Amino acid sequence: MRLPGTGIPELPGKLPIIGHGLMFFGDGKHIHKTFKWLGEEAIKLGGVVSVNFGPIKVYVVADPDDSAVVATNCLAKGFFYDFSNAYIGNAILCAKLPLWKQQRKALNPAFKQQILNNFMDIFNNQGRRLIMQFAAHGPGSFDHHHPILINNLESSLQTLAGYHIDEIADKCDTYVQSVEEFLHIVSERFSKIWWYSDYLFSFSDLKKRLDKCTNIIHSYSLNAIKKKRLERKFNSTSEKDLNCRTEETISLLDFILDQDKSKQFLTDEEIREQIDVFLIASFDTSATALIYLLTVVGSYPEVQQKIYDEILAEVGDNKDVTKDVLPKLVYLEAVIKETLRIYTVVPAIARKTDIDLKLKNYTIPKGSSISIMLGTLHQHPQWGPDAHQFRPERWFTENLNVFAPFSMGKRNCIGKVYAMMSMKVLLVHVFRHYKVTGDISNTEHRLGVLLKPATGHHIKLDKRNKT
Ligand code: HEM
Repeated sequence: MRLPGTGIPELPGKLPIIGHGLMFFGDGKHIHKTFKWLGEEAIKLGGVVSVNFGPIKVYVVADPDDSAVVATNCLAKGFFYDFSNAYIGNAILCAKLPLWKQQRKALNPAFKQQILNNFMDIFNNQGRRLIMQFAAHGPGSFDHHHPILINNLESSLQTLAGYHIDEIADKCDTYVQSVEEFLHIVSERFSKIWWYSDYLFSFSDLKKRLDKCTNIIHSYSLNAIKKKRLERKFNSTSEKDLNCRTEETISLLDFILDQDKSKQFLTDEEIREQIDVFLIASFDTSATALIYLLTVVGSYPEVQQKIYDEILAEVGDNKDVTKDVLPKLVYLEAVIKETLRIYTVVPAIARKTDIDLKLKNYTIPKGSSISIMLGTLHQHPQWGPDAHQFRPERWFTENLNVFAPFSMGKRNCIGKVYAMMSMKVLLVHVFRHYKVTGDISNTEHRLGVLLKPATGHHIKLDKRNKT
């Protein structure tokens, strides 16, 4: 059926009042399958299809060119992000437009290469820690989900919130559980349209659970801010300019406090929101990508051999990874990209348009909500007949212009260089220490806010004999 006025096809099966809401009712596995199907339908129907989540109409865009147009022209976030409003609503990920522009301008310099390079020691230490965290599981196969999540959170708490590893080692479990609960509740609200009403939601058990887990999440960032403010008061060296600092690591929190030093316009609560967003946006995404990567590489011994050979040639068998060597790890980079292509950790994002938006076949009316299907773009026929196959070699031969695991346009992922650096360093340590065996073939997926393996991910590690 075509919508009057726009000509945009509407997904069949729409019911009065609830629209297509029932289609999204179910567990994460069901939501994953529905989203996959939705993206495929959009491609079949000319790149765009309209779906009704109760009263809210969303235009689902899966054509690569159209997606780039949406990402470039629509910088405001869609309704889905409002579910996090009370908790992180004013921070960069969810912020409304004028505020977001100021924040992005102020925070972009914190992700310059020069600043990111100062995290290399932490990334290397975390690589060595992961070897130990894996070793604690003993021989045989185990689910590597938990140690990788913990290790990535430790990295983020150091680089972004300015903690020292001794302050957080063995204290990350509660945070990980709270973030899992937070994301679970946000996706519950998305899939059950009666929870769209803030009023109804405020009486629910979910709301009580949300308050509880967000209090825990907040405590880590508030404590980091309190600690940093005290440190800065009593330690004059940490009051120096960013440019004058040499020895210590400059965390994102240091950067924000330095910027705010002269103006003093940010309250602890405002800084807290930013740190919360950066912690949540960084550790779970990168960890999930690594979890998929180890299983998939463990299923392809010839790919693993090439990674290993490259590591030995470029880094050696026990040196730390330096910033200069990172660009030389080209095969490892292709493997990371191929993993993010097939297992797109953030498979869909949502925007709003404040203009009538002209796409290839249709015009989306001003004021509409739009979802870009990043996961579908990565399986688009443009990738060729082997689009569903894991083949890192494609990154050396093909012109691949529909790749957007970190989104596209000005509101893309601010942490994408950080993510690539931290993942590369960690993987060098793992692959040169262990031979990994896995089996990706029967993996089922679930979709909450992120795509995750539904069945857990079991790998087996054999220590390499270094000669
Ligand atoms: C494999 C790892 C990662 C993936 C796949 C990923 C993916 C994404 C995507 C798709 C977006 C756009 C979200 C949207 O429009 O709703 C995004 C935004 C964002 N990401 Fe990442 N990300 C990763 C790692 C990181 C890291 C390491 C950090 C921080 C150090 C980070 C911080 C952020 C922030 C703050 C935003 C919001 C940017 C804005 O609105 O201006 N991400 N990320």
